[in-house]
Amino acid sequence: MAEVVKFEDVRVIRSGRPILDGVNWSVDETDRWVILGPNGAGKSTLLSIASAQLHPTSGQVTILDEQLGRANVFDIRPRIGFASSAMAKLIPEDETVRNTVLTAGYAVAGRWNESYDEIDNEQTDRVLAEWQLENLAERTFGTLSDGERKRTLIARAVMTDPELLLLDEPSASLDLGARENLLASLTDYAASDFAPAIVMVTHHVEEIPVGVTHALLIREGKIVTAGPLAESLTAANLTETFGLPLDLTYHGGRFAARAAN
Ligand SMILES: Nc1ncnc2c1ncn2[C@@H]1O[C@H](COP(=O)(O)OP(=O)(O)OP(=O)(O)O)[C@@H](O)[C@H]1O
Repeated sequence: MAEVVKFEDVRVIRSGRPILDGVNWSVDETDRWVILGPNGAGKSTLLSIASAQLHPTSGQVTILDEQLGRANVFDIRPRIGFASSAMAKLIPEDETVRNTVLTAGYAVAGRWNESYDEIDNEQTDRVLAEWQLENLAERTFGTLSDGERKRTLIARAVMTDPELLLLDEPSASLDLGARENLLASLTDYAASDFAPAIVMVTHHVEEIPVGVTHALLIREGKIVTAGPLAESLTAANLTETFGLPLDLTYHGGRFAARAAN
């Protein structure tokens, strides 16, 4: 198995305070990770580094065999798919769903005068079908519901066949039906032999799709636990991470958590 992400003693200091501290973490190419932690724990910062958008203050980070700080980040970034609410803000409201996905090949948001090959159009059709967006292909991004936007952003993120897929809260703010549909799509995608390594951030264990293999729990910039799901996602570790007694249940590959009585 090849390592696609490796953090060694990573530290990020902001306003004189460590927001990531002593982080050691590695992701293999067949892994599907979930990152869980309370607000402000450092989850988005972790993803910013893994997507080669941010350099740590100290420590060493290797992404897709390239060391941050030595390699050209513009060579690394196109190999990573990243779907986040920050990305959503960059998509013009009048961009169609089709063009939102298609333009991923040029890493631009907003179609202008780029020329695309037939192969790009075929790949777009394939990805739109895979993420059940065919019927929305000509709709503009600004008219989509939250769930449709999330789906479109994930389709855009996988359009370039990335070697690493990062998803920042893919099912946050979705209604129950939209959440369950999206989780089912993520489960299908993650089960494919062709899917890349996946890392997704979430606030809720209920939003962990079936098929996730590993969990990283983080609190105040420090890893509480990181490893195979069965060992790391326990009531005791969740309790430590969120700072209150929690019960955890597992049924049919899915988790639920609530305050312990
Ligand atoms: N530029 C900055 N200057 C000062 N503090 C910062 C800066 N950027 C991030 N932080 C702080 O770092 C901490 C971690 O932020 P981060 O966004 O990574 O957390 P998170 O776990 O993703 O939170 P959330 O779940 O609320 O999205 C927060 O306390 C945040 O306020």
